[in-house]
Amino acid sequence: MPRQIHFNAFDMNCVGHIQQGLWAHPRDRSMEYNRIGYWTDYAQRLEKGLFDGIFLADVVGIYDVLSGSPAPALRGAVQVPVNDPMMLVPAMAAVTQHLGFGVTANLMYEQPFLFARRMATLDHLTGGRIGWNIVTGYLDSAARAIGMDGQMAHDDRYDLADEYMEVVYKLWEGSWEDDAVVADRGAHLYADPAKVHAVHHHGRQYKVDAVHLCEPSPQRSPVLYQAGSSPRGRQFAATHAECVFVNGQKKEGVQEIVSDIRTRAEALGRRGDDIKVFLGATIVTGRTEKEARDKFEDYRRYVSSEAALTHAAASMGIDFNKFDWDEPVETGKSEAITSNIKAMDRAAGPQWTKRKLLEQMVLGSRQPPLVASADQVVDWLVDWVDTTGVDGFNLSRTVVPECFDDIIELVIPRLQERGLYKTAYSEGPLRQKLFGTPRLPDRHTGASHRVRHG
Ligand SMILES: Cc1cc2nc3c(=O)[nH]c(=O)nc-3n(C[C@H](O)[C@H](O)[C@H](O)COP(=O)(O)O)c2cc1C
Repeated sequence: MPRQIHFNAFDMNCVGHIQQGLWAHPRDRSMEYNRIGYWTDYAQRLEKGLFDGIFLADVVGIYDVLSGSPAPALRGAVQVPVNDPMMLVPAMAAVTQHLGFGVTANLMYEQPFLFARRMATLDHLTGGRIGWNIVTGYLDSAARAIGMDGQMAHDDRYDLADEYMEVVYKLWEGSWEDDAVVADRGAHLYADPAKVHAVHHHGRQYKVDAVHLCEPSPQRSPVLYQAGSSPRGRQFAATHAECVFVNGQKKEGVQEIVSDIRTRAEALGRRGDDIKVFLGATIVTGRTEKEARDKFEDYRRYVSSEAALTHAAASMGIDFNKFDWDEPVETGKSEAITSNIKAMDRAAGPQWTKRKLLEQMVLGSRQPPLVASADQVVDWLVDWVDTTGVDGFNLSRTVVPECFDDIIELVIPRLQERGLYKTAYSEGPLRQKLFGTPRLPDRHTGASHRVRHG
């Protein structure tokens, strides 16, 4: 059987996510993000269309890098206002049975003990459909909000994250034995104390002496996602991630990242295919190329250049308004998403300018849309999977919900005809669906913290 392609819908609990300005399109419904019915309808739509999951981004600060002000972000709804993504999950889980939930949570600002409980709760309530996109953030505004002068240096954030992971693995994997819960009404015995163990972690950043508060959930550790592909980010991914989210405009660049992360994982005793890689993509499609092109021209009228620059400035950590239109942008000292800067260097050459950047943002972000008929989209997807080794795609929204309806009605059936997409969900938790096993495999570093029986 040919390799199956995976799809996640890529969104955020906000109005303007990636393609900035499209919320102003008359058919776009993203302004309803603060109503529960919007999300339950969304989840049902995706599940009917056999999407693997919904992947929710998050930031915990405002975008105030462009002109050193939050005003452009507020004007253009550039990922602000932004509500908590985790709160959406139980509502969406209640109306679906199979859809996975990849939720971004920044580990910098929350104690691992409390976070471990929140994720375990979601794993219980979803029947094991929760994934965690592990991020360390890229915004000084977030650090200032919780009393720091600015964020930690780029690589130091990953060091902190390594220790954080050790703590949460100990809690999820090592505190409760599988048969600790007896639930014997007659004996008045709920949990066997001998099978519930306190975690003792005394590290550089964290100190925990406690029993994990949740009984074992279907997956124990959530499915672990990571996005960020600097050298340090790749090493972190190779160590912890089961799904990696990459962006990239050139196949060679993406292919290099994919094979490097898999090689690094193998060096750590994992298997290359223990990691599934999802490529970020924006697709505008129709029955014919002309229909797709007309749709794109219609969408384009609503793009906001200021909002697009606001987002790019924050994610790259560069105030583009300090540069003239044709002056090369100085990128050297960024502490933000360095892989985004590298990708821009690759796409436009090292001497790129604000004008070049804006020319790239044709639909409101640096992610160029594929504008093509459904047949052409299928060919494009297959070509990227074959040449880069990615396993699937995180599909950014354009005009919601029609952008996902197009994928469901036009693209997925064509992939199915070619045997490249499932025709029904398989059973079990999210990890089981993706990797054939509900728990972390023994060769994953998290498994080394498993409680030893007897
Ligand atoms: C495709 C992609 C998506 C990301 N999504 C988020 C996000 O939703 N929230 C967040 O705080 N950081 C996000 N990040 C940032 C990274 O997770 C990471 O913490 C950091 O910025 C360092 O990235 P680097 O290793 O590529 O330099 C994303 C990065 C990439 C490349």
